[in-house]
Formats: sequence, C-alpha cells, structure tokens
Amino acid sequence: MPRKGGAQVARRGVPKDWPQGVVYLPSPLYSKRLSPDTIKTLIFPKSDLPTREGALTTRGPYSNVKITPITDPTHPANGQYGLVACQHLLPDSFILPYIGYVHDKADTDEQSDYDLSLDRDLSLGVDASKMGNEARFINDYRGVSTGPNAEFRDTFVDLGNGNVEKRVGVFVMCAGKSGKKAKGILQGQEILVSYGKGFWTERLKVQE
Ligand SMILES: C[S@@+](CC[C@H](N)C(=O)[O-])C[C@H]1O[C@@H](n2cnc3c(N)ncnc32)[C@H](O)[C@@H]1O
Repeated sequence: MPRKGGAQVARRGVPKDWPQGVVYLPSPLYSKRLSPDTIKTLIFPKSDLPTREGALTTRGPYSNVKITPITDPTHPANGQYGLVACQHLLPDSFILPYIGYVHDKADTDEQSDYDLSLDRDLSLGVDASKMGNEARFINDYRGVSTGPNAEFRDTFVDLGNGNVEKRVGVFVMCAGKSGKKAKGILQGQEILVSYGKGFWTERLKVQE
C-alpha cells in the first residue's frame, strides 16, 4: 500500500491489503510466447461454447472476499495472508476467477508457489506470483481445517464482445450427501482449497 505522509493511500481499483510489488490484474495477461492458435483455444466465440456450459460475467476487485493477514500462531501460514469470505457463500457457487500470467511450459517459473494448471493438454498454466488477483491468497486446508471448503474448476467468462475466455474459477464445494458442507462458507471463514499432495511433495523436495 503506498504511503503519503505516513498515512495509507488506497489505490483505485486495487483491493485493500494488496501487496506492493505485485501487479493487480482484473483479467489475465498472456505471455507473448503463446501462439495465436493457442490463444484461440482460450478465447473463442461464445457460439462455440458447448451448450451445457454457461459463461460467467465477472470482474474484480471482488467485494465477496477480503485479503486478510494471518495472525493466529497455530495457523501454518501465520505471518502470511489468506482469503476470507465477506459474506455467506452458498454451496456450489462461484466465488472469483484465479487470474495471473498465462504461460506455456517453456515459460514456467519452477520456483512459483502460485502457478495453477489452466490446460493440461496444452501444458498451459496461470501464475499469480508477480501479478494476479485476490485468488492468489487462497491457502491450502492442511493444518487449518479438516478439509477444503472451495475448489478450482474450469470455467468460461463472457468477455462481452461476443467471445468467452477459459479460466480457472474458484467455487464453493457442493453440499454433498453427508450434509457437512451444506452451509457453504460463512462470513468471516477462510476460503481453503486443496493444492493436491503433489504441491507439498515438491515443496518438501525443495527443502531437502
Ligand atoms: C498461493 S500462496 C497462498 C497465499 C500466501 N499465504 C500469501 O500470503 O501469499 C501459497 C503459499 O502459501 C503458504 N500456504 C498456503 N497454505 C498453507 C498451509 N496449509 N500450510 C502452510 N503454508 C501454507 C505456503 O507458503 C505456500 O507456498
């Protein structure tokens, strides 16, 4: 947050507590390495969308979530940030897209802890380490809760110009049969996903 005379100055169009040095992106930034054909697999006419798929209309900053410093010493990410619900989020509902730098395999930052798969067949990822939106602050549930309350899903966003764009969306988990997740995510609760065991195995290898 930029400071002027000691006071915090909010940056227009940027969420509160957004870190200095990371660019806030309302929509993805594409690597210049990506070919036009690859981009066409991500951005294409709405009429080409399979009929069962709907397209979302969405743009940040997001008022349904809040970037929150973690100050609980028992939280494994204490001292970092997490993303907290500002309102009750219903089961199966869309929360926000995961925005970042869209890149191919050759352009992957192996050190990034913010890189998600966008298209496995084309080995495309979306990396929010240097630029992204609020979704980059979503922590893994391990050591925090008994399970995730949200998940990443492929989704399509209506760009408003006749085209849709494939993105990774963050959704509240479905209610499920057991009824444990029937409440969704309550206001004030941290949004937690599963990064997958692979993420943590890789991190352990780095530490060795
Ligand atoms: C995508 S970032 C999440 C946001 C991060 N907490 C921040 O403030 O920028 C992933 C990093 O958050 C931390 N993290 C997330 N979930 C965690 C967990 N359950 N236990 C320990 N560290 C976690 C790890 O440092 C991990 O590399």
